[in-house]
Amino acid sequence: MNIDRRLFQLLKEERTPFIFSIISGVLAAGMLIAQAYYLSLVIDSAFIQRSGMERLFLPLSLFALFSTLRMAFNWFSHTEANRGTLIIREKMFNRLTNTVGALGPVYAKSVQSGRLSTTLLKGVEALDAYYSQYIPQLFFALFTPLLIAGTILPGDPISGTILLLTAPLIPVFMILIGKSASAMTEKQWKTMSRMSGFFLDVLQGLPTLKLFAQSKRQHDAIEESGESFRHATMRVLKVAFLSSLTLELVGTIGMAIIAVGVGLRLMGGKLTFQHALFVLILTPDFYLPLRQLGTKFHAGMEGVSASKEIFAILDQSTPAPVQQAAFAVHESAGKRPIVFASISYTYPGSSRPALEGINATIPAGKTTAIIGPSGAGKSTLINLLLRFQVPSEGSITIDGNPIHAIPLEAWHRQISWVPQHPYLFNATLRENILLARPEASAEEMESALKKTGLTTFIGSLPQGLETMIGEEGARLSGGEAQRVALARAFLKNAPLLVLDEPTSHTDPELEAALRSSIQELMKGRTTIIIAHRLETIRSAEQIIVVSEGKITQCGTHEELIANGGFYHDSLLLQQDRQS
Ligand SMILES: Nc1ncnc2c1ncn2[C@@H]1O[C@H](COP(=O)(O)OP(=O)(O)OP(=O)(O)O)[C@@H](O)[C@H]1O
Repeated sequence: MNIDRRLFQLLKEERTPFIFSIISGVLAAGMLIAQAYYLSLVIDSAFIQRSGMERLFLPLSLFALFSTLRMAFNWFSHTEANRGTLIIREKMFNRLTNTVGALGPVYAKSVQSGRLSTTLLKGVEALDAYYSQYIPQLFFALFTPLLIAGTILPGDPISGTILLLTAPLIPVFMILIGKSASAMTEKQWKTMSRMSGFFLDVLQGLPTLKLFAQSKRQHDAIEESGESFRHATMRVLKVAFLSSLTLELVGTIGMAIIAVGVGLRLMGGKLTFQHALFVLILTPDFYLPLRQLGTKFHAGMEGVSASKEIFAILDQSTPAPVQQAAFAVHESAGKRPIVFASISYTYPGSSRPALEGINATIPAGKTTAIIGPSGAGKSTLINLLLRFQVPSEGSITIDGNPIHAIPLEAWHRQISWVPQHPYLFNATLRENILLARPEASAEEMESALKKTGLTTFIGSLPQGLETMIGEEGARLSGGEAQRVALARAFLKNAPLLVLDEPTSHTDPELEAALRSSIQELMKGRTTIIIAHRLETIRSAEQIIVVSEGKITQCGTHEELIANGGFYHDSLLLQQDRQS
């Protein structure tokens, strides 16, 4: 009956509002019976008994009272169901974002972002109909018909028996239709999330696609994907319409049989008018919750399908949270060397290790340049240090203590990270820079802007620091974005500095300005830099050469030049290019 075990578990955790909702719903059904009784009594007294107003006053007042109570109970029932659903939605959303956060940027990069955001937003939203409508209706469809049949049965056993015999047909049909409908809804949901992922991918890669004259082909692919989503939706809708038609039919036939039977017995004098009317008023309300269950079953099914993708994310194993700092990291960071011991790392699903047997010591307060050909494993090494990934083997220690024993936030507070393509949010320049340290003073901000050469640029903007910079910093040049990232690092003022040197700025003036900012930033910090430029490499106190996941050379510039190999060759290449 569309009851997912794990969704039901969540319901059990937050059961109070749902219990209130179901109790109120059942009380509303009780009020409905009383309302039907007094309505039949009023009509009987007024039109058959022809009683005066004074005898109608009490039943009319009671009818009005029960009608009001019924509305109040129904309102409370809906409110409680919605309250419970909001709690579950919030809980689910938090669990999901925490899991995606704990899985880190490497996981987020490995899945289609459109698909992930559809699951995070639309998937959680799809749970709404499941909890706020389908689950309460499941209970109403059980209790309300039982209550009504139990009321009718003693006074009119024939109608009561017909009700009890026809009612189970509705859930039986629902189960039969529901089986194929649930497979179709699942397919529809998968098609939609695949389409979202694909659409976002195409949108982000639009300039590339245009340049390769592939936009028409992708346009056709989007159209095809939209068409297959339309087909999947139409199939689901067809089944939903078919099932409501079947349920309506069973309900209508049941009501017709009862109406004919009641009419015959009324004419034969075996039933009083009031009782016949009472049964006829209640009969549609007997079938109503069962028919509504059919509609809500389809609404809830989307939530069940979405929950499969939600639980697939929640089931990913995340690194165990560290409860307490094993040592005072702030005292060691920047003052003690960082030691990589027998580090290996293999990406999930990959057969070849990206890093293997890495042993290196990063001296404190000095600069270590990491160089190597593309795909050598430089970024992976940095990602392990930033704890975006956990080594498959080996350990990274500082002052003899594994960095993985430090709570993640405490570790990240010790590091300033300037990636090659810094991420800038669609917010103001001020907000983007303050991200590094929201509590920074105006003077500290001023100094960070000065050190990164941003003061003149910001002065030229009509709105200065309050300028919105667009999605992914769309309104900034690559060099300006790099300066914003450096300004963040100056503000953060962390003892460890991790840099991925930009390769794309060919303007020598800008390059010199950026380098002087970077050098200022490096002063007195333990710096690890993925270096590409000769000058940066040469000025480093230690150079580590990585190739095919292993460290092939390590030493100072002079030592490596003397040894020959990759370092010597690549250096010659750069010198050739520059001459
Ligand atoms: N998410 C991933 N899943 C599987 N393999 C990956 C993933 N990221 C990187 N790799 C592989 O791991 C190896 C090391 O990649 P890494 O990005 O660390 O190299 P790199 O030296 O930083 O290269 P570049 O200088 O081009 O950025 C490469 O063979 C790469 O194909």
